[in-house]
Amino acid sequence: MEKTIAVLPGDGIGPEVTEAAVKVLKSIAMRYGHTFHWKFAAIGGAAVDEFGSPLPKETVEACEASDAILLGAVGGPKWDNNPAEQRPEKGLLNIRKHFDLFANVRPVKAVPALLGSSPLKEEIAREVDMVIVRELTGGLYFGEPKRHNENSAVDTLVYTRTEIERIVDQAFEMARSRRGKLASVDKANVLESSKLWRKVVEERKAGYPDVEVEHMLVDSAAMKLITNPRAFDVLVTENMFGDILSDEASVITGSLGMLPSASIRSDGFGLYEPVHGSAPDIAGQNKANPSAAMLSAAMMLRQSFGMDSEASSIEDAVMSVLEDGYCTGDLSACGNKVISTERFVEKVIEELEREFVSEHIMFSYV
Ligand SMILES: NC(=O)c1ccc[n+]([C@@H]2O[C@H](COP(=O)([O-])OP(=O)(O)OC[C@H]3O[C@@H](n4cnc5c(N)ncnc54)[C@H](O)[C@@H]3O)[C@@H](O)[C@H]2O)c1
Ligand SMILES: CC(C)[C@H](C(=O)O)[C@@H](O)C(=O)O
Ligand SMILES: [Mg+2]
Repeated sequence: MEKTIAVLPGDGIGPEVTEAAVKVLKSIAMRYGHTFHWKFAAIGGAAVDEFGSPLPKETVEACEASDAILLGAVGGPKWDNNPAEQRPEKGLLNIRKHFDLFANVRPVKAVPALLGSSPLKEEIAREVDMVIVRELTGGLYFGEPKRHNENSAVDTLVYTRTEIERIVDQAFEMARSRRGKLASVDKANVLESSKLWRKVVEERKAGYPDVEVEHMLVDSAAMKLITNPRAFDVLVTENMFGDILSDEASVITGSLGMLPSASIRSDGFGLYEPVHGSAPDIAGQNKANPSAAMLSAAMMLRQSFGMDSEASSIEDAVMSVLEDGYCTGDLSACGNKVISTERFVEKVIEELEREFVSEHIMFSYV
């Protein structure tokens, strides 16, 4: 297959982890006979510095001319005092809105080799396999009016029925293809937008009789994510709750550096990025965990290109390296096998090579 991928490295550790994902994708292309064309473009603080805008039109054009987008992370202290339109994060929000990427899919799966890195007891973390479906283009992040002065500040939480219906349907479909359980998380005891959210979920569930639905208030959902995460299958929620709950859920896997994500729209076009940010505290030190970025690349192959075996190869290779006991320093259980970002990527590529060779040998016997 021939595909064009827009690569937006961004800021901080963004370029380090994106480079890792690109290397792994190049290795996949070589082994499976695909051709990937790359369109590198600026976003976030790097784009503010180069073009005066966190999402320059050149970047939008590169993404429009691509089959999928791979993104690193944006932000950092250098730009923290910039006016709102010049903040790196604005580039991320604008690209999500521009491409109507309303469904942010964030899988959270326990990694057997990393149970010791989770602050949760092993018997609680083990077997966790859930997906957070976060609404990504509405809610508090985008509602108007939005302003502040010295004495007051306003953000607006607004959701339309249509916005809620499409994300809820996406989550029902996902629950149906998994274990058939949906937790809809809101704050319906206080927020008007959550009352509409809950009403829409109640209406839509008639179309999914095979899915068991539970409504949960966000505060107790946050608690249950830690005390009984195995109980979750698919969790659907609005934009800001989903942002917070997914970082919280990352502790189950041992590190924020393990969580990939896909931001997709109805026709399957998607932007793929790790859940974590630009990690300014470790940027430029060759310490970042590239797993989330590589697993996001795997999600891209599977969801946007239909390349299932290629995606599984990446996932298996990352897991094998971790099972061999190698990991980056964010994973506390790693012991004396802490390796750099670059070394971790080399090991994943060696593993891909090994997988490919053994499959090839098996095929030649058949
Ligand atoms: N999608 C994005 O681009 C995105 C997401 C979150 C935060 N941000 C931005 O990133 C900047 C820093 O935010 P923050 O510090 O609150 O969150 P962060 O996710 O960047 O970092 C939180 C903590 O996790 C660690 N961490 C994160 N990713 C890691 C990885 N791959 N490997 C090892 N350790 C990792 C960091 O070192 C840090 O201690 C801010 O400007 C924020 O707005 C961007
Ligand atoms: C950087 C920020 C705008 C972003 C968000 O809140 O969506 C980030 O935290 C994320 O999770 O992708
Ligand atoms: Mg976040």
